[in-house]
Amino acid sequence: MVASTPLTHLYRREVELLALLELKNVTKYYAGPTPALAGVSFTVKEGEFVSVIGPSGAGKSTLLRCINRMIEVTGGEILFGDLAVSKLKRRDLRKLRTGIGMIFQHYNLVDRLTVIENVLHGRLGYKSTLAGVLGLYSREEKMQAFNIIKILGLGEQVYQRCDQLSGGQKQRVGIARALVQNPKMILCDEPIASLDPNASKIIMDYLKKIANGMGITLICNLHQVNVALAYSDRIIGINKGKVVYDGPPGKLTADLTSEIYGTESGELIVDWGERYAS
Ligand SMILES: Nc1ncnc2c1ncn2[C@@H]1O[C@H](COP(=O)(O)OP(=O)(O)OP(=O)(O)O)[C@@H](O)[C@H]1O
Repeated sequence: MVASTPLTHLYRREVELLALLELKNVTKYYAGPTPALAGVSFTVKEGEFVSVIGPSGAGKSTLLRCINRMIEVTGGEILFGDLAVSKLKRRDLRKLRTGIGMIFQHYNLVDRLTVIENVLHGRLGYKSTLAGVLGLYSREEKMQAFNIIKILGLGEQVYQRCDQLSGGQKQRVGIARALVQNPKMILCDEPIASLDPNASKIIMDYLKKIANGMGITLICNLHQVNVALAYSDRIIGINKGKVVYDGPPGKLTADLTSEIYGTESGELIVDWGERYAS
């Protein structure tokens, strides 16, 4: 028998960490004959920062909504850890949803509630309906929420109502709410589409730290190619429901970008010189 050395231990861990999410030939039809997703397959590793880019209507939001089963796939298979997403019954669906945080373009906060109340909503998936309705959170949950809010630079806004916050601050509340779930993965649907460049940079910097520092997998739908180039470990380009690029930012050329964006590529402004800036 071979003795277990620290090195083999590390290696095994790396092997174990390989795949968190796997899509196998996923298709999605809404009404009508044209698929929103047409045979999408890829695998995402733990801690990977993946950006999904593509023109309007390419299927980016549909893809995210299929992954956490906000909508049903028409065909194919999605595996998240040991869960077969499309076959989950109610109890395991809850397990899936607590394991996957969501960040939205329009934040999806309850504006009249405070920052801490909104952030604690991230714990609802772990609670009975009654405890959730009564807003019963443990001391540990409140401490964790406070700590995350502080890490996201909102220590002074903890008791402020969310309708008094800037867009960038609201999105940081959205990130905090996703983090208190202790998710394995966070899906971000256009997280910076409503923000100015300064706030966008702050949000993207936090997202990068969450993926590469905390080991939480991030899949991020983005409209801005430059941002995807600067922040992602990997870019998936989709057009008309099909994956037309899947690789590192460094290999995404202007020609490949035109292929992803098709007829919309003429409207793209990409500063290729800034691809490694962050
Ligand atoms: N609920 C729905 N019912 C019917 N068709 C839909 C629905 N949601 C999306 N679609 C269609 O599916 C296709 C993919 O849409 P989706 O919103 O996933 O694209 P997207 O890449 O996220 O676009 P955008 O960047 O504009 O948000 C589009 O043709 C869209 O019209």
